[in-house]
Amino acid sequence: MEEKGAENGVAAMAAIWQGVDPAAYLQNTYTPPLADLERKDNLLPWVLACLHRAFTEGDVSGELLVDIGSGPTLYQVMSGCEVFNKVLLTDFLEVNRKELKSWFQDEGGCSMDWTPYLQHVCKLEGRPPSAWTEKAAKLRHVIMDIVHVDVHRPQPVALDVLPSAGADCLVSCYCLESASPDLAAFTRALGHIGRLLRSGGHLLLIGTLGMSYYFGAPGVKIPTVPVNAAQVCASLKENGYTLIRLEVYTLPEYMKVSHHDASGIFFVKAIKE
Ligand SMILES: C[S@@+](CC[C@H](N)C(=O)[O-])C[C@H]1O[C@@H](n2cnc3c(N)ncnc32)[C@H](O)[C@@H]1O
Repeated sequence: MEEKGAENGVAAMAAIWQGVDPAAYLQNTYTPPLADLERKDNLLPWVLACLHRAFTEGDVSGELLVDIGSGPTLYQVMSGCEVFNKVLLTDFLEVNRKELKSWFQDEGGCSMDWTPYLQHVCKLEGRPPSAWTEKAAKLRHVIMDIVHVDVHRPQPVALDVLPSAGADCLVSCYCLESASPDLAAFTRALGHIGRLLRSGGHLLLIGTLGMSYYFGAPGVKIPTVPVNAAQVCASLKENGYTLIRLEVYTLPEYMKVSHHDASGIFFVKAIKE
């Protein structure tokens, strides 16, 4: 009975997600006021700095980086592509995978120009912004594939996609809390994606705090799990991750816009036992 309820919750979420439009999502989420590279107090420079630091501290290494629930975005692998020779992008929705493929194939038709993001990450790396063309080429070179993922399945990606030892590092941004109907499903999903990671591999997890909804497109209201930092830590522990660092960004008033009700963002660096 309980299992059936959980399945229904997950199925209801999957149905809502089908209405999401990548162009609207990018416009809402990755342009000012939510994303503003010109403002030092903005979320986006904070996120890019967290990722840059995590990937350059020296403890994260290996061959394969997997991004879980990439959506139509690329900022989350712009630091990691300098460390890993292979990067696998994944998303639940065909429309998002198509958006990523348009960028990957570099034939135009993308909803988003990632140049300012690439330039910003180059600056974090101590390179001139003009090095963005090299970074874009590097990213295209290391992306090995863009595949379907479902974090609610015990085996989230097709069996033949990953080496049997698993990935060396997982990154996942704003996926688990926005794809899960409740905290129990969030925790289970964290366990499912952990099966893709080798022992001793790192997890870099970014998510919203206290968010109960956001709009994925005009009129498409997505209910989300309003987690707090203590719940995230408990879910990590339950799934055999050891926390290295948790950082919290509190959303300033100007970022509290009508298409979401988040109070903050968390960044986690953890290691799988
Ligand atoms: C809020 S978006 C985040 C996208 C991107 N990572 C970012 O940082 O903007 C959440 C993503 O989760 C994906 N998603 C929804 N249901 C999912 C599921 N069951 N398994 C994996 N991903 C799912 C959506 O397609 C969407 O791209």
